Amino acid sequence: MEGVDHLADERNKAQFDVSDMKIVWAGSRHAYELSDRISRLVASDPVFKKDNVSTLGRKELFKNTLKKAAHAWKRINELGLNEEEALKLRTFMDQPSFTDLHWGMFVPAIKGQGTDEQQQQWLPLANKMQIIGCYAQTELGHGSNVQGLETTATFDHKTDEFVLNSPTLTSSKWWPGGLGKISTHAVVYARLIIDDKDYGVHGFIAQLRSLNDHLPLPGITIGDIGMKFGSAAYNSMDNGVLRFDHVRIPRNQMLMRVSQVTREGKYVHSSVPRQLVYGTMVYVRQIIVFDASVALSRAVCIATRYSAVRRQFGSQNGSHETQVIDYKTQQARLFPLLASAYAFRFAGEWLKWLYTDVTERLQAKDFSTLPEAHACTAGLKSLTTSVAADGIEECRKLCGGHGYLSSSGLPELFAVYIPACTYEGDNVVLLLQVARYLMKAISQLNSGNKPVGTTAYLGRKEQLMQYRSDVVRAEDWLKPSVVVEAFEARAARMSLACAQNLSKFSNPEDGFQELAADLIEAATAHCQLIVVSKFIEKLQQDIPGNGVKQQLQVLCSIYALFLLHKHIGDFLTTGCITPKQGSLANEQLRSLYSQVRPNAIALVDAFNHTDHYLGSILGRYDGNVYPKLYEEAWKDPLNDTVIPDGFHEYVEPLLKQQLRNARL
Ligand SMILES: CCCCCCCCCCCCCCC/C=C/C(=O)SCCNC(=O)CCNC(=O)[C@H](O)C(C)(C)COP(=O)(O)OP(=O)(O)OC[C@H]1O[C@@H](n2cnc3c(N)ncnc32)[C@H](O)[C@@H]1OP(=O)(O)O
Ligand SMILES: Cc1cc2nc3c(=O)[nH]c(=O)nc-3n(C[C@H](O)[C@H](O)[C@H](O)COP(=O)(O)OP(=O)(O)OC[C@H]3O[C@@H](n4cnc5c(N)ncnc54)[C@H](O)[C@@H]3O)c2cc1C
Repeated sequence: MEGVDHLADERNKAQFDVSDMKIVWAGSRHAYELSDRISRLVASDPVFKKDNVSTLGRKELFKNTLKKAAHAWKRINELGLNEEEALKLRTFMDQPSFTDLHWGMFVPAIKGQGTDEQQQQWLPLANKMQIIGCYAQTELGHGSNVQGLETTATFDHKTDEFVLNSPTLTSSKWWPGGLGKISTHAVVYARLIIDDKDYGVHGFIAQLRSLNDHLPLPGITIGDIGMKFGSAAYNSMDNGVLRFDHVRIPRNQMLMRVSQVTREGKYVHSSVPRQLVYGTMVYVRQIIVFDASVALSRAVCIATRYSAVRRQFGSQNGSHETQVIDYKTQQARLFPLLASAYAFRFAGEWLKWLYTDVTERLQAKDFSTLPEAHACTAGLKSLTTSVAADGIEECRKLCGGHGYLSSSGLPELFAVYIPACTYEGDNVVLLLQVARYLMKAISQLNSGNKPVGTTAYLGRKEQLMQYRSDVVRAEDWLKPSVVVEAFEARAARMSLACAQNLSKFSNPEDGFQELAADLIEAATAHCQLIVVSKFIEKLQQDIPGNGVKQQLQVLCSIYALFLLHKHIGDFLTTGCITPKQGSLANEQLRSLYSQVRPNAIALVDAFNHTDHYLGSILGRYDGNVYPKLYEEAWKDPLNDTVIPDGFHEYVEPLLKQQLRNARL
C-alpha cells in the first residue's frame, strides 16, 4: 500500500531517540544537516536517477556518468557549494567517475607533494576543472611493489626537461581511474634518472591530452583497460592504460616538495622524509575507512529492514508467520555487521583526527608520527574493507533469493565495493606493513624506546604476558576494561610470539617471509584492538540523547564479543581466557542480540540513507517491498515485448520441428 509505513510498529519499539542517534552517526549536528540537505537535493534531481544503470551497455553507462558528473559540477557552481558540500554531492551521486580521482587523488597529490609555486601554478586550474587529472602510479607489471615501477623520467641537461618513457610492456600504466578517456593531465610516478643514476620513484605532472581537441599528445598511447567485474558497478570509470614514447616535460613539473632537481641536474633531498611521496595513499586510505562504514551501513540497512518485512514459517492458527529478523541465526549474522558499521564509523572519525594531526605536525617539520599514521591507515583500511566486502555479501544472503535481484541494490553495491580490498594497497600487503611496524616496536623495547600511540600497550609487555582474565559471570564481559585487557593481551602475545620466532632466523627477511601468515594474524589482532578501543573511547565522551549511549554500549559490546567469539582460537591458545570464559562471552552475546532486536530498525534509520542513495526495493524506508518488487519486474527490457527477440529465429523452429516429428 502506497503511503503506508509498513515498518511503523518496528519504529515504535525503539528505546532511544533516533534523531539524536543520527547526529552521533553523522559526527555533529552540522555534518548531519549538511548530509541530509545534500542527499535530498540529489535524490530529487532527475538527472541523478540511477535505477536504470544496471541495464545500460558500457558506452551508454559511460556517457550517463559523464552527464551526471557534468551536472554535479554545474549544480555545485550554481548553488555555490563549498568543498565539504561538493564532496557530499558527488558521494550521493553514487556512480564512480573520473571526478573521484581528480578531487580524491590528483589534487591531493599536488597539494601534498608540490612546492608552494607548483601549487600556485596547478591548483587554480584543477580547482576550476580547467584541467582534469588522475593518479598514474600502478603499471601492468607492478602495483603493490611501488619501488619496482619501470616508467622512467630521465633528466636532459641540455633542454632542462625530463623525458618520460615506458621502456617495456610491463611499464605501461594500467588501472588509473579517469585516465582511459577523460583526464587531460596525470600525476605520473616514474623512476628519476640523472646521468644514468637511478634515484627511485618520484611524482611528475604530465599533460596527456590536448586542451583544444582532447586528442592524446604526441608520444602518448592511451585507452581504457576494458570491462570489470559486474554490469554497471565500477564500469562507469575509465580505468586506463598509458604509454610514453620519450615524452618531454619541463623540469618544474617534477613534484619537488620532497626532493628537487636543480637546473644543473643536481639531486637535492630536503629534510622531508622520502615516504611523503606515498602521502596521497595515506590520505585516501583514511577516507576509505570512513567509506567502509558507509558501504556496510547501506547493506545492513537493506538487510535489516527486509528481515523485518520478510516472514517465513511459524504461523499458528492463521496468525502471521515469523519475521525472519526474529530468528536467532539471522540476528547472529546481522547484528555483528550492524555493530561493525558503527565501530568503523568511530574508527574512521579517530583516523581522520590522526591524519589531521600528522598533517599539522608535518607542516611544523615534526615527522615523528608519520610511521604511526602509515601503520594505522594501512591496517584499518585493510581490516574495514575486508569486513565490509564480506559483510555486503552476507547481507545479500540474509535477504534470501530476493537479495540476488539487481533491484535489491546488493549485487551492485557488492560489485562496486569489492575492489576496495585491492586498490590503495592490497589488503594482505598492507597488513604486512602493520606487522613490520609491530616487529620494529617490539625490537626497540629493550633499547628503552617506549612505544607510543596505538602500540603503547606493548610497553606493558610483562604485565600483559602475566594477564589472566578474571571474568566469572557473563555480565563481566560488559566491562570495557575487561574487554580491552583481553584484546591487548591477545594482540601483544601474538606479536611477541612472532618476534620470538623471527629471532630464530639468521636473516630477518627470510624469517619475515616464512612467518608471513602468522604476522598478518598478529597485525589483524592489533587492528581489531584499535577499533574496539576507539569505540570504547567514543563512549567515554558526553553523548546526549535519550537512550542513545545505552544503544551504543550494546553495539560496542556486540562488536567486541563477536570478534572474541570468532577468534576464540587466538584467545584460548594465547592463554588470555579459559574455555569457560569464552562460553560466558557467547552467553552474553546472545543476550545482547535480544537487546538490539527492538531497536534494530531505528538503528539503521539513524544512518539517514535516502531511498535514492540505498537504491534498493528491499531496503525501502516504508517497507513496501512486495508491490514494488512486482512493479519493478515489469520494467525489465525483456518484458517490453511479450515474445522476446530471437524467439522466432531460434526457438520456434525447434518447437515446429518437434511438432513435425510428433505428426510423423
Ligand atoms: C563513489 C563516490 C565517492 C566520491 C568520494 C571521493 C573520495 C575519494 C576517495 C577515492 C576513492 C578511491 C578510488 C580508488 C582509486 C584507487 C587508487 C589506487 O589504487 S592508487 C595506487 C595505490 N597503490 C598502492 O597502494 C600500492 C601499495 N604499495 C605501497 O604502498 C608500498 O609500496 C608498500 C608500503 C607496500 C611498500 O613500499 P616500499 O617502498 O617497498 O616500502 P618498504 O617496505 O621498503 O618501506 C620503506 C619505509 O617506508 C614506510 N612506508 C611505506 N609506505 C609508507 C607510507 N605510505 N607512508 C609513510 N611511510 C611509509 C615503511 O613503513 C618503511 O618504514 P621503515 O621505518 O623503513 O620500516
Ligand atoms: C578498481 C581499481 C581502481 C584502481 N585505481 C587506480 C588508480 O587510480 N591509480 C593507480 O595507480 N592504481 C589504481 N589501481 C591499482 C591498485 O592500486 C593495485 O591493483 C593495487 O595496489 C594492488 O596491486 P597489484 O594489482 O599489483 O596486486 P599484486 O601485488 O600483484 O597482488 C596479487 C596477489 O599477490 C599478493 N602479494 C603481493 N605482494 C605480496 C607480498 N609482498 N607478500 C604477500 N603477498 C603478496 C597479494 O596479496 C595478492 O593476493 C586500481 C585498482 C583497481 C582494482
